[in-house]
Amino acid sequence: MTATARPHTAVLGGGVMGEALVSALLTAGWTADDVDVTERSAARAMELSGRYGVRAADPNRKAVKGADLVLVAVKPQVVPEVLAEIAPALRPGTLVVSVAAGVPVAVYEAALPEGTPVVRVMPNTPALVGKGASGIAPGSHATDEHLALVEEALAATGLVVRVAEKDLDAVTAISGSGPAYAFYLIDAMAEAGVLLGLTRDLATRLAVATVEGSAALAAQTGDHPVVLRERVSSPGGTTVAGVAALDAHGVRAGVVAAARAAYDRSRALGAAARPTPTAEPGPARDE
Ligand SMILES: NC(=O)C1=CN([C@@H]2O[C@H](COP(=O)(O)OP(=O)(O)OC[C@H]3O[C@@H](n4cnc5c(N)ncnc54)[C@H](O)[C@@H]3O)[C@@H](O)[C@H]2O)C=CC1
Ligand SMILES: O=C(O)[C@@H]1CCC=N1
Repeated sequence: MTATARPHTAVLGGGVMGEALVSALLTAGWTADDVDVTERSAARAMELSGRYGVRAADPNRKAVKGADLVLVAVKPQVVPEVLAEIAPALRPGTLVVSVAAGVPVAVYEAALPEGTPVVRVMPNTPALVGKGASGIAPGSHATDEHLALVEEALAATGLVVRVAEKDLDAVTAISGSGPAYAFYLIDAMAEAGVLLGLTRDLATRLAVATVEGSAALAAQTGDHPVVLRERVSSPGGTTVAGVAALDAHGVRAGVVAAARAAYDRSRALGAAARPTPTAEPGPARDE
């Protein structure tokens, strides 16, 4: 039986998320020969090619020349310069997928050759262990087949949901940035355990297992979080006392404020990436 051919793929930017994407592609059936990574840092490029066997020596423009799929994984502030660099070298029909927070599809479509299919993805770092959550949204030239290819590329990362582009800033605020809120909670719980006399190692293991187990229980039962919380809360017991203290300290309001701040920041990053009205869109391709 022959393996299904995968589109040749260039991952631009091999940082935290670029590496997660490379790892996911290789798990999803791409071979190391199918994947090029580009990196501004030569040391990081060597690290990635050593770890995954992928080619990581080419500049962005050279890497996209032979690619059917381009994954943009540089910081939002770097996206405009990378698009200007690759636009002349993109082959017609190459799908451009970006994980950059906030940067709207319109920015890619204005900078890339007319008709280039674009899909935006908002993943998160638990993708590294196959427990991620990603929202994906199509640009105006992306078809159902393009979305299906993105789903195939992300198959090893965890949950992948199709959303409208207008919802991606909210997805960023909840699941994109969300792991940091969960780690914040784990850290706070562990610290509290130390305060109450547990060793740090034990307190951390208990906090991690508790958050992991609670997420698994919510996912497997599908029960509302309030119902699950009620089941922990014996009348007059310890949990209601603890939850009342969370309320008194405004923790729920803090979570909402955190998500709102992340949402606003995502929108600001997007606004900063938009070209000035005088900029010339629609570059020609290299011949
Ligand atoms: N880290 C996360 O949890 C998530 C990140 N993202 C998005 O992923 C993108 C990358 O973020 P991270 O991986 O966290 O950042 P990072 O800083 O770890 O990685 C960015 C990488 O791009 C490289 N780079 C910079 N300029 C370059 C260029 N011109 N060509 C090629 N490589 C270049 C840097 O050397 C660096 O290794 C961002 O746009 C971010 O919004 C999206 C969802 C989650
Ligand atoms: O903090 C950031 O900007 C990126 C996007 C979502 C998670 N990390």
